[in-house]
Amino acid sequence: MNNLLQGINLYLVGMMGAGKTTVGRLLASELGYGFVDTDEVITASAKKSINNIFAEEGEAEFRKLESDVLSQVSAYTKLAVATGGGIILKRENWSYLHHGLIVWLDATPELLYNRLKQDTTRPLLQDSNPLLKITNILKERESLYALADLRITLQEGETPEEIAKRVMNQIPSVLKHSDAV
Ligand SMILES: Nc1ncnc2c1ncn2[C@@H]1O[C@H](COP(=O)(O)OP(=O)(O)OP(=O)(O)O)[C@@H](O)[C@H]1O
Ligand SMILES: O=C(O)C1=C[C@@H](O)[C@@H](O)[C@H](O)C1
Ligand SMILES: [Mg+2]
Repeated sequence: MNNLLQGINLYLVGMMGAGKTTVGRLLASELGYGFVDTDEVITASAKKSINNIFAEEGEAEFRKLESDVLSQVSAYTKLAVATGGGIILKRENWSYLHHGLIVWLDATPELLYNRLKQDTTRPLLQDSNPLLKITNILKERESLYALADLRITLQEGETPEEIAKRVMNQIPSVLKHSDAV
């Protein structure tokens, strides 16, 4: 195991399409950590897609499942956790996130839109104007994402590997426990 985080979990937060799942897998491998994606745990256990959970049970039920999964995941150590984009919405979730190091992958609405414009798997973006929807959701959530320990502002054209490397390089500057450096 890479000793950088001394076993504490790394939580990736950010908007849909920011690359939490993609970059999270790479970070897990760099850190010698396990990888968990809360969206994947929810869909595997519900045996339904996120679209179907939203359509059949509603967003509130999805958020409840998401909190349950986060509370279970946070009982483990040595994990890189890709969260769902809305995990920051509930106050109770922050008590779990704060057990680890929280990294915000911050991207502009245009970058997110370009990545997701062909994608039909994000129910909140099934809208006649997805770019405006992304812009509005980001506005509502920005102050919550900003509570993360580390903000990584994504550059257009940057590869997932480059982003993971940037996260690894910046972790020492924000470690909570000085004895963990
Ligand atoms: N650095 C990158 N450059 C180009 N494409 C990327 C990059 N990172 C991720 N992608 C692509 O963007 C899309 C969204 O990425 P990903 O699923 O990792 O986002 P996410 O933050 O996990 O989104 P969600 O919150 O919806 O789960 C995927 O198709 C992925 O392959
Ligand atoms: O930003 C959001 O609210 C979401 C992001 C995805 O990760 C999924 O959790 C779901 O599509 C909702
Ligand atoms: Mg994801």
